[in-house]
Amino acid sequence: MGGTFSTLFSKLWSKKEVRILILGLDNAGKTTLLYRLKIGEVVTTVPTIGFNVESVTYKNLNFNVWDLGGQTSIRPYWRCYYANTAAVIFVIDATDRERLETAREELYAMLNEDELKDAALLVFANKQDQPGVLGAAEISSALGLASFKERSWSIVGCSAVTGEGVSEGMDWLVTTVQQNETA
Ligand SMILES: Nc1nc2c(ncn2[C@@H]2O[C@H](COP(=O)(O)OP(=O)(O)OP(=O)(O)O)[C@@H](O)[C@H]2O)c(=O)[nH]1
Ligand SMILES: [Mg+2]
Repeated sequence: MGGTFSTLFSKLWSKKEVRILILGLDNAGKTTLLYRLKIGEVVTTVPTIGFNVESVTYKNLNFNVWDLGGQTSIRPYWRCYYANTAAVIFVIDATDRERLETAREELYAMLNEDELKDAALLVFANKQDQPGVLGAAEISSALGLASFKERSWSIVGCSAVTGEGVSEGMDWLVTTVQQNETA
């Protein structure tokens, strides 16, 4: 088989895993989100030094999900994981107004990397179960997401603890990654 058909065939029938990165500042809720996706439960976390990686099946798609530590001193290592990434889930602690600007800077630095130029972006405005939290629209304008013209992106308010909003975001991600894979 050659050409288009074999490419399409391998895309449709291969069991290859789609690589997803979960990034964001320390304490955003990345590890909590990873294990909600993996086991559907809230786990007790400690700050991640290094990474956690899990295979997650969602809507018949197999994801290889990498959750990287977000502390200042380990953010420089994020770039070691960028190659072949289909999508980035960027988690924001939407109660942490003081560090929104830092989160914005890290987001832009990450998106400027050539290896991520085709990656889809899902922003989770996390901790929506907390009082006084900023909503997805407020986080979106603080991050300037509307300026992203070329990239597939979405923002969803969620709580990794209660689970609200998580499937809405993941549904968008699955649809978007599938469209990009067959494009
Ligand atoms: N109320 C509330 N707390 C949350 C939520 N998600 C995470 N947390 C809490 O926030 C704290 C940090 O969560 P982690 O998942 O460890 O954060 P992280 O982004 O992995 O942090 P690093 O590993 O340091 O980068 C923990 O106490 C979580 O229980 C949420 O949706 N709501
Ligand atoms: Mg963590």
